[in-house]
Amino acid sequence: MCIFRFKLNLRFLCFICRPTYEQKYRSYVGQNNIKPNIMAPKKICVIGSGNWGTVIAKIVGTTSLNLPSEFDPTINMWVFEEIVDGEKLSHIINTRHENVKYLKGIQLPEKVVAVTDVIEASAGADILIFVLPHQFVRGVCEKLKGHVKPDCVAVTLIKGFEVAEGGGILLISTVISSILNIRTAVLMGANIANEVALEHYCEATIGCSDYQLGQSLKSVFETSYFRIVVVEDVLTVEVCGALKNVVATAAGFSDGLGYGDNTKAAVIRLGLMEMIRFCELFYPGSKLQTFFESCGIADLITTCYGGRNRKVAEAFARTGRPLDVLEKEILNGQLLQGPPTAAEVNHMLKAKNMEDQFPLFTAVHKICIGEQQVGDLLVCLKNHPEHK
Ligand SMILES: NC(=O)c1ccc[n+]([C@@H]2O[C@H](COP(=O)([O-])OP(=O)(O)OC[C@H]3O[C@@H](n4cnc5c(N)ncnc54)[C@H](O)[C@@H]3O)[C@@H](O)[C@H]2O)c1
Ligand SMILES: O=P(O)(O)OC[C@H](O)CO
Repeated sequence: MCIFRFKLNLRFLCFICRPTYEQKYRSYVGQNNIKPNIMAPKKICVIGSGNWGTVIAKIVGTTSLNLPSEFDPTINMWVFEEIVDGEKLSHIINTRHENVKYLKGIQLPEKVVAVTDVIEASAGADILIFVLPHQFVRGVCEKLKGHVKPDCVAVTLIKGFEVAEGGGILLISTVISSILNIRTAVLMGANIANEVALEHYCEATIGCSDYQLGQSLKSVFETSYFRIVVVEDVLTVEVCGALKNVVATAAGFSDGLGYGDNTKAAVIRLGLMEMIRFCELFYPGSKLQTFFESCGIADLITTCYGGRNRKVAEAFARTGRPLDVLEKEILNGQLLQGPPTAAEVNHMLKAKNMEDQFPLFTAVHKICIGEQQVGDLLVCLKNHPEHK
């Protein structure tokens, strides 16, 4: 009994006196005789602090804590500054360690530091994690141009495209790597941010053409509840992430029109067929196998049931009120990626005279911009070329 008590007290004492992260890091460096300028720990910067951005900062703030020899003790998170209840969001994050606007109720590791100047946030970074709404990525990259280390690696978690001159579209990874002249990998998956924040089990896919680099990146993101598979088929991973938001918008329309799970399953199936065809046509070499990773079918399912695009599209179909008004009312500053992505996809399909080969993608865009009625979605499903 006495020994048991002694052990308990000892445990309690150890818990109270446990070293801080900084102390652990310094002691590790000391014991292993690591000279910082010879084996400098890698610096990670998260560019974005929305709903998913904040969750990712929490994850890398934890994984890097467990690998003190490999990572710098601080993770900078770039915050697009705003005032929340009279206080700067960056100040709230740095004092309360909570992003009260975009991820309420979730505690962030103290090593995650909010920085409002993107150049300062990313100074000296070895790994730049891009996770912001796709509308803003070019502007942020233009600011960073000339300020990132040449051997820095980017990972984009952003779902969407950019319209290119001449009728085409660009992948977000291409925008990042061409402006900053750095290697860019992608991470996509069935990852509704609020669920990942609660550490509910889920999976993700890293697309990286360099195996070794892919494995290193996996160690940055992977936890026991966030398991990652690395594949080399980078383009398909990224395209799946972007296109699933268009299908999710259709799923929301279907829900708002009052249809049930069978109709939604048809939306998911026909949407998936269009995603596969889109990759075959525009990204030759893309592998069907990649659609069976988390970035493919799994993300399509989760987003068509639990995502923000589905939710706002449902309200739109039910009420007939404008999408942008509903987005503001329902999402409190978070942003939809489905309607702009449908417009980007349509920009290319229209230029190539291929709208009729992708009727679901086309219908979503036309409904979003008011060229078609939401009920026309059913006409599109019933007459889809997949039935011929
Ligand atoms: N939220 C999710 O569940 C989730 C999951 C996986 C992937 N994603 C993807 O991650 C990306 C980022 O999503 P999110 O959920 O972190 O963002 P979000 O939808 O929460 O977007 C809000 C963010 O945009 C910022 N912002 C607003 N105006 C800006 C401007 N002018 N310039 C720069 N930033 C501005 C806000 O400060 C805020 O940080 C998206 O492409 C999304 O599709 C999201
Ligand atoms: O909430 P959505 O619709 O932006 O989707 C969130 C994620 O992309 C799901 O993986």
